[in-house]
Amino acid sequence: MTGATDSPFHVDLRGVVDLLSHHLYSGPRVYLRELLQNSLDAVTARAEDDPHAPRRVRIVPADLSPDGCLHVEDSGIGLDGDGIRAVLATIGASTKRDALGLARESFLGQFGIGLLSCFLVTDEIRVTTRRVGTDETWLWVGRDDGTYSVAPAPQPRTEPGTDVALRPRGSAADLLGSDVVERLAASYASYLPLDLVVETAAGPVSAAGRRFPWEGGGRDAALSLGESVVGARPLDVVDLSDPVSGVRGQAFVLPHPTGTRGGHRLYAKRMLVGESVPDVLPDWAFFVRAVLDTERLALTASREALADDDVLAQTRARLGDQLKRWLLRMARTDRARAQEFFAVHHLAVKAAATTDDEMLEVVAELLPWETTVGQMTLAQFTAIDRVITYVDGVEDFQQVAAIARAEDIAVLNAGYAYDRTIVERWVARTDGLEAVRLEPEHLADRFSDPDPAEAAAFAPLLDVARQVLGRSEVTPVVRSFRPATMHAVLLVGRDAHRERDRRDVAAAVEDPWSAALAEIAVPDAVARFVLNAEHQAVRRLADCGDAELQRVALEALYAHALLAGRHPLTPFDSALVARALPALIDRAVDGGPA
Ligand SMILES: Nc1ncnc2c1ncn2[C@@H]1O[C@H](COP(=O)(O)OP(=O)(O)OP(=O)(O)O)[C@@H](O)[C@H]1O
Repeated sequence: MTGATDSPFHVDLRGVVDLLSHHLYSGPRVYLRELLQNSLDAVTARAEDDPHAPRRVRIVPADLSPDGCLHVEDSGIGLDGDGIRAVLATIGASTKRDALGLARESFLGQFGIGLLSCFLVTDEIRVTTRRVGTDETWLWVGRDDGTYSVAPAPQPRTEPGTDVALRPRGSAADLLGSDVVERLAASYASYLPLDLVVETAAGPVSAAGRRFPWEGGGRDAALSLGESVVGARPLDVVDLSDPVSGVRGQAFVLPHPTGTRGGHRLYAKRMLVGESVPDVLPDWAFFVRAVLDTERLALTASREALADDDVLAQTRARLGDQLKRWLLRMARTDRARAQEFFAVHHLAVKAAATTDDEMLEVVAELLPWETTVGQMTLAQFTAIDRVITYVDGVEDFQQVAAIARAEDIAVLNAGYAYDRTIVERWVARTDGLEAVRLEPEHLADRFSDPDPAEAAAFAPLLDVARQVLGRSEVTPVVRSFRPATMHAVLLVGRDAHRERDRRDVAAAVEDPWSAALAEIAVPDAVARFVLNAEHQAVRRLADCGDAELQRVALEALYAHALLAGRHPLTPFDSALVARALPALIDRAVDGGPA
């Protein structure tokens, strides 16, 4: 090999400046945040040597300043001539890293590029600065073509500190004007430990120095912050803190349902990062919006998002634990509030439980389910019976509820969104549990058969029932079941429902479609009209020997069973329902039609 020499890359400065200033940030308004952050860091650096030094920052919007430039002026540590050349004239250089190149905790900045964001709103940045302990004032002028100049300032500063002046680029005049500047300062800087004033047409306005509600503000302060974030009074406030990442804050429980996973308002070292920052809480925590301040979580270079690292993942998990503990504690100690919470958020909580194991536990322990033995949680239900018998349709539950209650069969209504998945996941995670889906028509299998003598007595009635239901594909049977006050029940399973629909369609369409539909008949589709052998009137009907009375009564019982079970009506059913009641009335009034 011949000796090749290493050469540095050539850098197209205009391209780099353009990239860093125009493409790193989501929008031009960040210029003010970067300037405020530099002022805060400069004030902090000065305070390290002189704790009593002023912490003043003054913003003069462009439309209110005599020279037409926006000014951000601070009483910070300032720069001397060497400092200017070392940091302002070198892209990526920063005084805020230690000897090892690591970001120093007391400062917000670290990358050495923030000032370039000013090129989003101006063509030229003018920095007039005087270092503490020196009496020289320097003027540095940086331009967006990647050139700069540095010289003694024509107007020396009387005090140490720095003034940054931006002349608005035509299209950015509004962004440097008083309306926007006042608003931006309030949103970025409200909680900064600064003596910050913004000049307005009505005089100077103080824009920083506020305390977060969790710094001794009490519940009312928290609720009103929550209200401003959520847009309505939150259901509750949950304190969050994670000493490892220096996160403190509060989560506000939304008073309305939400299907979206919104982000959270995040501050870093009290400076606003964003109004809707994702990933700081687990995905399932969509029922809260949080306001958080972090000391140590790493931000991306744009400072608008969190760096996606292990520290963030661990912090998210620990904050998630705190939310879950709140949920559990509330459910155990404050039933009324828990009910209010689940009334609003049950769907979202269930959705989360279909993928998140911990939310699954929360749901199993806290969410009340409808069962035939009363309202209870999944955990309570499985404490009664290790086999979860459930129906997975709300209509199915209506069909079986009265009978299951009377027969003392514990059946869970898993007919709403996500229920079945939750039951299956809960069973899969818990040793010794089993889940059995109850098809309503199989409920008849659990009823007892009448004894042979009784069966014989019911045979003629069953013959009439078969004639009545002839074209409906519903099979009449006689069983003994409770409640004994129930004459009859129609039990239709899912397959049978489909089969009934199919037959309807087949009856309505021309061949060869009806032949094709007949081909796909569901083999085990069963719908059973179960007459209750325990019921006195049914017994008397079986014994009466009057086939016409039996027909009229059976049609009425079938119509009643259809309506009581809220079954969808086929054309056959509708016709039967339409004639059953008048026929019964005729029969009652004059013993039968004329
Ligand atoms: N108001 C100021 N007072 C004193 N020094 C300043 C001021 N503004 C900027 N500087 C100096 O200029 C350097 C570069 O500033 P710049 O905003 O570009 O980057 P940074 O703040 O160091 O890091 P980041 O890119 O993370 O913001 C700073 O490290 C600091 O030394």
